[in-house]
Amino acid sequence: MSKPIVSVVGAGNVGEHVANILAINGIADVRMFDLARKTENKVFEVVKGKALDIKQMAISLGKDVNVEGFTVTPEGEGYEALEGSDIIVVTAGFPRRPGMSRDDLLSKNVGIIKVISERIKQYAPNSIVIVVSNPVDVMTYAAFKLTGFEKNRVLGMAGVLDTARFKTFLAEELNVSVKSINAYVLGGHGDDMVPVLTASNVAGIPLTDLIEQDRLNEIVERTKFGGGEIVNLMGTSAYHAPGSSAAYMVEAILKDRKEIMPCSVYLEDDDAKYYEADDIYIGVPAKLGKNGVESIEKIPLSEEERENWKKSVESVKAGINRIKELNLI
Ligand SMILES: NC(=O)c1ccc[n+]([C@@H]2O[C@H](COP(=O)([O-])OP(=O)(O)OC[C@H]3O[C@@H](n4cnc5c(N)ncnc54)[C@H](O)[C@@H]3O)[C@@H](O)[C@H]2O)c1
Ligand SMILES: O=C(O)C[C@H](O)C(=O)O
Repeated sequence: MSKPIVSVVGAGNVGEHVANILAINGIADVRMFDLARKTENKVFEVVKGKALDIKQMAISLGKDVNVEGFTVTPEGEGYEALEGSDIIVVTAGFPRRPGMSRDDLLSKNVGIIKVISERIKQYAPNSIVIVVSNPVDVMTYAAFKLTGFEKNRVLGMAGVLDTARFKTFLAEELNVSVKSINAYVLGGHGDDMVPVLTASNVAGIPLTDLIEQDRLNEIVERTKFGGGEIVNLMGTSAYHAPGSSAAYMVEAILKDRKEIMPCSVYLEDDDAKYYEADDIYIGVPAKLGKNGVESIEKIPLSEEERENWKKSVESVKAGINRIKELNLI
């Protein structure tokens, strides 16, 4: 039986881990796209090598999946094989280095997203697009505008990752399984992200009843700077948890799971009114199923959380205004 097709554009650290997990889980055939790597004497088609290697890895685990690599150019040549993709995960672009913020990547990465979005529109007009490239809320907004797709078919990955970090620290602190933890990190994927304590609990018991306030504040701060912690340790940004988080979203859509998870989604109308943010991509709980984003949930926020939320909205808005000023969308 033929499998769904998931394309991964940008087969660097994150992209290859997305491909890796999808192939190991055997749930989709994977097409990977990336630039050639040029040295003085030779041009390497690294993406084709990575695809072959990942396919052989899956086969070694008894999985019948197809994984193919395609070399593309920065100008947008080589994307024909996007045709037929059910989902496209966009992981192309520069990662940050120590000392940088995600927003420092904005002007370089938006040009990359522009070319890729145009090719997605051309070759895979019915696909669902999950953007990972940073600053992710702004890049997802750009992909939404540039593809012209309906809002349910363009979303960004961040909240699943930020929430996984929060849950990691809570599970360690309380010595409980992650399965007993309900937690949400919402807002933009930046230093202003909002771990929502009022909606987070362990077996229904509020975190504030389980952890001293000062210690809880430390955990919240560590979560908010969780990406930076890894950048400072590795010299580049995380890719195992980001790869698995994006793959988790892909699987929820392919399997029509109707699972609610925090995703960067487009807010307008009723949702914009509730979240006090219009014409923006930002992290809120969203139900994922075969149509992509099937609904947006209105999570209750305390007064303090709403104030923090507003700050996060302002940060994302500033990024969106910057790309508007660059006349790229
Ligand atoms: N949203 C999140 O939570 C999250 C998490 C981790 C990383 N990221 C972001 O994902 C992006 C990728 O991170 P990474 O660690 O994989 O970086 P990486 O440098 O390892 O990989 C990026 C890949 O993109 C490719 N690329 C660059 N320009 C391209 C173009 N014009 N067309 C096609 N491919 C192109 C590069 O060749 C490279 O292989 C970064 O922007 C990073 O900040 C986001
Ligand atoms: O921290 C980064 O720059 C990458 C990513 O956004 C992350 O949170 O790991």
